[in-house]
Amino acid sequence: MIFPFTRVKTSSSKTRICDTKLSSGRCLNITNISLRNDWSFECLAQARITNIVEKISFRIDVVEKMAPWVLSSSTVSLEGTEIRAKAPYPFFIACYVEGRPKPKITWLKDGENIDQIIENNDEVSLSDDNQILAFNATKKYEGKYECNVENRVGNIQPFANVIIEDEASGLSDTNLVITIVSLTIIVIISFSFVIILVIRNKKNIRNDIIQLELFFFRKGNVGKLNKECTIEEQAELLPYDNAFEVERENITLGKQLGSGAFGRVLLAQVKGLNGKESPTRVAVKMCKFGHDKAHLRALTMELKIMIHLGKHLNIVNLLGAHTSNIDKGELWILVEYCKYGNLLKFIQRAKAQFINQINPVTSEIDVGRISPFPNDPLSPTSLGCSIEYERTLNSNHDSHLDLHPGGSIEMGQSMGKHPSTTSNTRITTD
Ligand SMILES: Nc1ncnc2c1ncn2[C@@H]1O[C@H](COP(=O)(O)OP(=O)(O)OP(=O)(O)O)[C@@H](O)[C@H]1O
Repeated sequence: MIFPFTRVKTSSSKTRICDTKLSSGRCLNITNISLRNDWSFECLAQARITNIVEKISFRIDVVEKMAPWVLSSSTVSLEGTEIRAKAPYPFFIACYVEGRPKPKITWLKDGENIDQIIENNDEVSLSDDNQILAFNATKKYEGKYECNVENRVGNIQPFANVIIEDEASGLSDTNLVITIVSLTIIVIISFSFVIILVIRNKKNIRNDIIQLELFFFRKGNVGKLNKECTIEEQAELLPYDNAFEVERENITLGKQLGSGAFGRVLLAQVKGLNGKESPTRVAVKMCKFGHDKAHLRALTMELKIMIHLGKHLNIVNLLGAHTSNIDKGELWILVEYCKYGNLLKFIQRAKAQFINQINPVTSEIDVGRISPFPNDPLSPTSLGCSIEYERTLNSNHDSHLDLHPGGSIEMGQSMGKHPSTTSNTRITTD
């Protein structure tokens, strides 16, 4: 307390002069001290010249001395801990301790003072309070690290065994990545497998349905036919007759003859039809491109009705069918080819040459008649047409007429004579 040229006063008589060369002072020597808090002291100093008094107050807490102990936040312990560090990442060893008075900490590695390692080494550093030893992990720093802690009361040596994981262990990271990637791939494959199974299952169900439809197409369900309804209304219940099946390779498609509401008709040559060696000219009826199920269903019904009707002189007969690809929407109906095409159009074109050979009075047929009956309301004159009887007979001598329920009529080659028709002419419906 310490002002030059100053007289120092204390209120205690247990002081002694402790001047130095540059200061005057008094020291208070306290012995047999006991535990106590808040022990207040004042030190007064008076300048010799000015007599000004300066006062300094201070407080002392007397606490119990304690041997050092390790705090739980430390990474060392009295029993020893194990620290695993991965090269080349940083790691640290912490020796947090307490004690009264404050303990001094020194470090040993494998029994040797750490100072030799720290000296000129950037990879290792010690904190100012000596509590934290920090490293850049390399294999050479593996070993036992002791933290020697001591104060007046006692000393302890908590320690840690440091294991630096080498490159092989580092590889375990790579292995881990490989494992994760493999697992991910396995999961993706399994997931895809499940999706494929689901799709396949759905496909199978769809196939089952198609198979059922095919079965139904081939076998029909005759037992369910209702006599009260027309055959047209329940044509689906009729069976398919496999005797009509014609292989695809036996059919050579030609030009398009025409098209209807949902179908189109192509000229074709068919080998081996009705056991014939030479190809037969047929008309092939099929669905249009981009058709839907309803169109196919209608064509199927047409086929079944034709099979059900059987052959007849006055209709355009069914010659065969190609149904093996019906599950893919392909159904071909092979019918007799009518070389004059649509009957309605033909009649309209040829109405001037029409000769009615049915006597309007007796209703008798006169096949030899080449001029109209007198007063015949169906004569071309009555219909207001010019008549060219000779030309008519010559041009239509081997034609036949075909009449569809929907109104379309085809005209083509004759299959033979029929008593109820004019010489080589027949009118049919299907
Ligand atoms: N057997 C055949 N011989 C020659 N041409 C034909 C034959 N059948 C059909 N055609 C031609 O193809 C066209 C279409 O025939 P299709 O039977 O598909 O139609 P439609 O019966 O007139 O109509 P829808 O399909 O609506 O009943 C006919 O108008 C005709 O020109």
